[in-house]
Amino acid sequence: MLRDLKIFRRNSGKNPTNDGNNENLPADQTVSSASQEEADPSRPPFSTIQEPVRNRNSGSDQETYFRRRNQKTPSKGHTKGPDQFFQLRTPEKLAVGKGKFGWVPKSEQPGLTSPESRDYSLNQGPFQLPPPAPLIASHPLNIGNGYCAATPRSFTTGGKASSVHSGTSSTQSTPTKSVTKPMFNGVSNSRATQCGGTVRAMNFLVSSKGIPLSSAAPPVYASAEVPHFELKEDPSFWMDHNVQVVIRVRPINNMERSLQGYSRCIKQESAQSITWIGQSETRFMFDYVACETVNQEMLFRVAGLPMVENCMSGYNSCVFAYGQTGSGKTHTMLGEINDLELRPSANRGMTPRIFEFLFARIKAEEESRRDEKLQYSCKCSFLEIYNEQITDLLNPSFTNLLVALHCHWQIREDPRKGVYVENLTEYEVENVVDILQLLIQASH
Ligand SMILES: Nc1ncnc2c1ncn2[C@@H]1O[C@H](COP(=O)(O)OP(=O)(O)OP(=O)(O)O)[C@@H](O)[C@H]1O
Repeated sequence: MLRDLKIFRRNSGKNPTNDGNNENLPADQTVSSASQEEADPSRPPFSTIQEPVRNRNSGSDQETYFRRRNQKTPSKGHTKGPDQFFQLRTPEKLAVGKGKFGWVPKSEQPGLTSPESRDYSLNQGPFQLPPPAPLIASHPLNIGNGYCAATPRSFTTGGKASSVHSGTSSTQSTPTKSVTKPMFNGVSNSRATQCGGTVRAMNFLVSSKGIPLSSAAPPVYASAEVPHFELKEDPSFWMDHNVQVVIRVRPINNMERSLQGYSRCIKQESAQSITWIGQSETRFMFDYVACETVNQEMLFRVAGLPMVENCMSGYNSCVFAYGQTGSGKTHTMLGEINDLELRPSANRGMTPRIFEFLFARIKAEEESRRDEKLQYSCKCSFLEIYNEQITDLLNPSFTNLLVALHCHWQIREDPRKGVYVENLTEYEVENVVDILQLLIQASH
């Protein structure tokens, strides 16, 4: 996929987000501005942005613009989880080669027939809204994955009896660590287990408190149809809590279906909870649980858009994806990024959507404050933190692993700039295509 992306042109000057048809653009600039103004003044902004500097065009002391630093710190692990749980690995992963960051060209992904993998572009002009996400009948939910930054809300499970109990409602508090493993196969920490024809892929500990739900044996959730749960867009997503956890359930793939039919180990009951159907049922609560019928656009609106607004209000935003191999991290975070400029796919993921929206917001902000000659400067860097070593992925001298091992940079903290990595390569970026070009460059 990466090799095929010849369409990217740096600084083409064409902003794909400005034709008014893109669903990720702020529909009403006043709304966006309002949310910026409504930022809680009691929240001390991090020291990374809103630093007035001299206007680079006019040279006037009175004309300032805000220079924004982009201190993304994408990290990745080179190691995958243990491979003994073969059925958790998607066939795609075994069959095809991946880029440095595990991206697999769509054209090389056999067997996936979910609606997300369909080529919508045939019926789509540029920047059209994606077709409505159909209720998926043939792909029951199977594996949970999430882009998350914290432990889930407290959960409990009993012994033999099915139990569930919701504890603290804040993601900022760590749930109880005491664990009562269900009989036979318990949900283990960050470990997927295979038992009884169902795939278990929850990654969190469960605590020992619990209110029995039922003493009956847990049912096997094996329906072809899965319920759909709407996610509510909440503008205060990042305002109320510093950390939010979103779980996304991906559709079952062909291999899983052929191996285990529609058997699955989890069921969803709301847009905030998901239940592991084990020997003891265990319900997990999160800020959002996106069922498999939630599409990329909706996920962006729920989780990505508020992060951009958070940035525009002067705060740092960070998102990372966590989940076992094949659970959908790349799909969620990157998705289909072919032809972004001309025919953006409805299946493009969070990253392209976030930057489309960010640059649209910046443009709107600059236009609305033209009198002040406000200008934003966006710079992008791309680094890897692995084994406590930092590698500058945009450094031209980064040619092979040997070189990379010798390219170490220091993380420093500056009272004015905040946390930064010394000597990290930075590129000016003006649109989402610039960003993704660098992402691709860095991934080689
Ligand atoms: N929500 C989804 N809807 C449809 N297909 C999905 C969804 N999530 C993942 N997939 C598909 O599942 C397969 C595996 O997803 P993906 O490559 O994103 O996993 P990953 O977590 O990035 O794996 P790895 O850690 O091995 O790189 C891909 O073919 C992807 O298109």
